[in-house]
Amino acid sequence: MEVLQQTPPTKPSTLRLPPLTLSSPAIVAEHTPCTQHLSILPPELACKLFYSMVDLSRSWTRNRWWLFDRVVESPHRTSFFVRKYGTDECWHEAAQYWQVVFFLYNGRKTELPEVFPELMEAACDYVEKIVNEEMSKRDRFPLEWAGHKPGDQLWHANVAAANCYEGGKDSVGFHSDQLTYLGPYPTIASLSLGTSRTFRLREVVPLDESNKRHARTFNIPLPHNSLIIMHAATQESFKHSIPPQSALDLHQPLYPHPSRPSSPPQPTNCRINITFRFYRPDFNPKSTPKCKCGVPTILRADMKNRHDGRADRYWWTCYAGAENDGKGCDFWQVMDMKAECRGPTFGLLS
Ligand SMILES: O=C(O)CCC(=O)C(=O)O
Ligand SMILES: [Fe+2]
Repeated sequence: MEVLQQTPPTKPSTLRLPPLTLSSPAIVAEHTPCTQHLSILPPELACKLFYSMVDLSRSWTRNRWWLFDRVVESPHRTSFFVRKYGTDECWHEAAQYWQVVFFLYNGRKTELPEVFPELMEAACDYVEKIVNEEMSKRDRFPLEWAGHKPGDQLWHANVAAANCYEGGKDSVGFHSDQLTYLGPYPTIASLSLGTSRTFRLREVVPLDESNKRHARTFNIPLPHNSLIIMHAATQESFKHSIPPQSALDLHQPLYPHPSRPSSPPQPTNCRINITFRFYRPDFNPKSTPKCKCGVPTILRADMKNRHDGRADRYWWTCYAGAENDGKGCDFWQVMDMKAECRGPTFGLLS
């Protein structure tokens, strides 16, 4: 007698898609909330800025923090700059962010802030122009900053974080950028100089969609003198990383080093990244809630509970563990724009 075996009922099958390399700006824009812009600086400025940042990076440090019960060190060197404006008022405003950020990262409070070097300032003008053009083509999210003066550009950079990756082992793991001073839905402009590396993006799939689809990994090659704009909602819905690479194409600079004009340019395995950021006045350090340890908290989006493509909840959590032998507290507070008197934002204006 033939026995018919019944196939057991299966879970709805969700397709696991392989990583996808996004090899042109059009494909980046199709799959991610980012845009890519190639050859954005005049070639000589890009080359000079690369050399000057590599020289400066000799004194940059690897961030260290506590993770559970051990100290971890970031696998690349990093530094932080504030922008000096025409008026002292803006300068002081930017400096207070720096004090807190530098203290958190380096445990020292007394050193003077680094200001944008001249070449970084020149590059920033090009970056701001592109960012504002791109932003004008996109809808704004309700919680985005809308406090710019009438006639002023929508986005400007007032700080920059710089990273140096020397060789294929230097990297940064998957993360989304802390929103503590950026506030919700920030726009971050990330300039790549030197050796090309891969920028990896992966969406955090909301809980209520996790049985329907898997996150896909996207790899974006970052050539010298290119810009990735992480538009609003990137930090709320994606994590990003620069993975280690077993093989690198060395970068061949076009021009000799300005201090060695007669020596031919040498190939290099260094990548410089500068992320230009706008720290929001309504998220200034004085407004950051402190946890039970008495340490300023950090702001994160509730990435797992997004609805209609939007994060609608953010929370302040203890960060003391990162600098205090790994010992923090259980402080957790939902961010309340109204009660915390934040804004103006696009949503609250309309
Ligand atoms: O090097 C990069 O392109 C990314 C750096 C980064 O993610 C960061 O500084 O937060
Ligand atoms: Fe980042």
